[in-house]
Amino acid sequence: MMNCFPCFTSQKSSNPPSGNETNEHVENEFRPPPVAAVKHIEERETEQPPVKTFNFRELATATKNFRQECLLGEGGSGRVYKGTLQSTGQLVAVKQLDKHGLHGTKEFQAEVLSLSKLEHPNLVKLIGYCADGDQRLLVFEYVSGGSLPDHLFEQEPGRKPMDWLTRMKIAFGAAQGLDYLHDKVNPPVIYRDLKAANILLDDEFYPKLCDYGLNNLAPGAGDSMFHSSCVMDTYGYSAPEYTRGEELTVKSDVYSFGVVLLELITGRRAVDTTKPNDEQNLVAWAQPIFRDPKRYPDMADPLLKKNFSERGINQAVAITSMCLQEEPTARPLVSDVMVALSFLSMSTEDGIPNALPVSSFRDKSMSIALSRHGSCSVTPFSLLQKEGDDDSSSVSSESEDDDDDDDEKKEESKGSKKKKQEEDSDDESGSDDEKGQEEEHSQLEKPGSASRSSSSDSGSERESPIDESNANAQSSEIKYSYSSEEEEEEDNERLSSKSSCKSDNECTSFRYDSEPKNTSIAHDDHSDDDEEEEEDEDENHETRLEHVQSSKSEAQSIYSDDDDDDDDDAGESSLNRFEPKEEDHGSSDEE
Ligand SMILES: Nc1ncnc2c1ncn2[C@@H]1O[C@H](COP(=O)(O)OP(=O)(O)OP(=O)(O)O)[C@@H](O)[C@H]1O
Repeated sequence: MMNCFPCFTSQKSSNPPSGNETNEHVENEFRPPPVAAVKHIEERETEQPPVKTFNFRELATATKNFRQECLLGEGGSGRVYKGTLQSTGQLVAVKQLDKHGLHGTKEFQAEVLSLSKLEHPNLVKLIGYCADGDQRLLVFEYVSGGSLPDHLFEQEPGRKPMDWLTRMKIAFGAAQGLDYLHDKVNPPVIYRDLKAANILLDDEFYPKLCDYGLNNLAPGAGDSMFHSSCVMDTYGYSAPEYTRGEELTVKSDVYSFGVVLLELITGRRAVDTTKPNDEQNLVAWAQPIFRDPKRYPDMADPLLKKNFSERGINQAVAITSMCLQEEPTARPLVSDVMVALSFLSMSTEDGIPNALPVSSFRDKSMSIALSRHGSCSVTPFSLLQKEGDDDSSSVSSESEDDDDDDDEKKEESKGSKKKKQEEDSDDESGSDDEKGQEEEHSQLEKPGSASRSSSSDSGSERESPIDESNANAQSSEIKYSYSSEEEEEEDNERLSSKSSCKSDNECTSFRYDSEPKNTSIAHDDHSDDDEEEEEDEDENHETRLEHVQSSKSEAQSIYSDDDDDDDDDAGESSLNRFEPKEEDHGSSDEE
């Protein structure tokens, strides 16, 4: 049975509306008076998820009567079977929830309703459910490639170890899924159970998060046993505040994400009891190394055989260490992590990730930290200092040039950079160092150019992309930008001055002192051009979001200026069961 209700008619619903159900007037006739609280309760009682309802027999047939050979595995909330829907031939994963702590049909449907509203390419899609007698089953799309640990930790003979770029792409995709839950859904959804095993991969290693939002469906949810078993399940991934018994926030997910990122970088499990005592807990093992950037490249999975750029690993480890900060408020927003990873996951001709534009991040601390860590490989601070001394004026004056001038300069700079790289390749011993220095230089230059590009109408006039993925980098630079030129210059100054900071100050500057900011702050700084662009962007919003949500996307606009739209859209089909704060209920209750 497929039902559509007004709150599911946003782009998030995959089901086509049927008949007059989409007619608001008709719909309203059946609605109780708009008294928020009453309406909320009554809607919960009457609404049914806009996903398919299966009867038990259908799912028994699909899974060959839940035969052992179809069993994919068993987790904390029940067994998962591979099945084929007879009606369509679609492959599915059928999750048979444990009967222990069984939910009533209404309660179960309410949870499914919440789940069904979440839709993103990096989330395993809920297809339907079954509430038949005492059976409670969820039907998900089948993800064919297994889970991340299968590929990262299980070395099958003849299978190549996962390469660096693939690892970064997986991290980027997972970050996109998490960003959707945190930032595109209102109120935010806290994952609570992010771990490598919950990242499923398709045959092309495209990642999809599973088990999101299942907390209220897990057996015994709400009782004390549930809490303790949850610690067991996510041992190694749980944020320190969880073990301290404090409330979980989106930043707790960021911590868990940091652990996954660390696993991807090191090829080590979050907890590995086969290792010596002091290496069994991955985070504890990594903490001393985080404080010594020179050792970052040593953290890499030996199976990678050093096939990664030094800048890439330095920045990846820097991001990871930020995610794993003890204090939740010191951790970055997943949206900033996602932007950083978008750059690390792009293939470039020389294998060195593109410079990260300062304006890409909501919180500039991320770009400052990354530019610092990106330069760790050779002569980090002295180089930045030198450039700050020699070129800072040219950097800031360059930011005042018009677009054409800038493009010409970039072309020239690109040409000379390429030429230099060719020269460098003759001298292998110095090549890495010098490349690093060149990149460092561009890192200071690019933020300004990103800002300029944001006010130009097209990214196509910019330097020729090196390859398709690199073209994405160009467009992402343009679309991420939302800060004013003054802000950019300020950032450049900050970058130069940070380079000479003493370590204590640096630590302070890397902390994220604020909770997610309202991006309307950014709107204040918009030029008229930006506003025009904003209108254009609004029109293309839906299309663009689709691009953003896929690591295979053509363009990567994450920080669009139309966040409000996002919120509105997401609000329409938002998940209400996982909001961290009581006051967040308000808006969704009114819907
Ligand atoms: N949509 C899916 N497609 C393919 N395999 C899946 C799907 N969902 C789950 N699986 C697989 O089924 C098995 C059990 O999954 P499940 O999520 O229940 O357990 P878990 O993640 O290991 O533990 P927990 O639920 O306690 O976090 C895992 O091997 C998982 O990879």
